[in-house]
Amino acid sequence: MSILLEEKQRAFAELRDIKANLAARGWFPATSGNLSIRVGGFEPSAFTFAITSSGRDKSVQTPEDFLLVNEKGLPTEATSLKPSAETLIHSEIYRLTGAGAIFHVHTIFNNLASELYGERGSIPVDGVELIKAFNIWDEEAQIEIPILPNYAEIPRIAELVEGAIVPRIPGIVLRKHGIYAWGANAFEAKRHLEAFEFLFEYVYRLHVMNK
Ligand SMILES: CSC[C@@H](O)[C@@H](O)C(=O)COP(=O)(O)O
Ligand SMILES: [Zn+2]
Repeated sequence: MSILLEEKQRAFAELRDIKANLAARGWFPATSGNLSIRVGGFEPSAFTFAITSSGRDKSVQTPEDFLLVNEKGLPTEATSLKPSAETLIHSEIYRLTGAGAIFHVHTIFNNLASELYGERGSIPVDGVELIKAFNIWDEEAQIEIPILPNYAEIPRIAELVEGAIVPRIPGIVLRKHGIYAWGANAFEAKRHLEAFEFLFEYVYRLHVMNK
């Protein structure tokens, strides 16, 4: 078996598991969300990743759930499947960060937090222990999670990603849309995603509590 085929099968299997796990939490309402894992080698100008197909019910598992695309977001193999409508955002994050996995979900709390701090352009989080999930170990660390506008045209969003990425924060929020969280591999991207979602709920509830 070729190395790429082996890697593809491993990536699809990992995506299947993470998809089932996040679906069980209700993190893919109404077919929203998309997931990707990089396969094979990586150069900022040439890479391949496995990504969810567009518009599918991500709470069910089918043989049509994933496909391989290149750094331009184009399928690398003959297929009738359409890559996620948001593939270009994944490409841009891979190009800029060298990440190994990117997970995108829409939740009530990431939408609320993004709207609460939409005008500020970032969501501040102050001294919460779970910031350590991002490998930030300072006592009472303060972080700002970047927010981008939710333009209808994905290329318009993709071109803003470079200016929005904060090196120590492995995520970007689209306003009233959802979070993209990434990591060196699927394990790390999931840990980051869970930490972000915990922090969004904390930020929102703290705001309500202090009102
Ligand atoms: C059905 S609403 C969600 C979509 O507009 C989009 O934001 C999304 O996350 C899923 O798109 P997809 O093309 O299935 O990857
Ligand atoms: Zn989305």
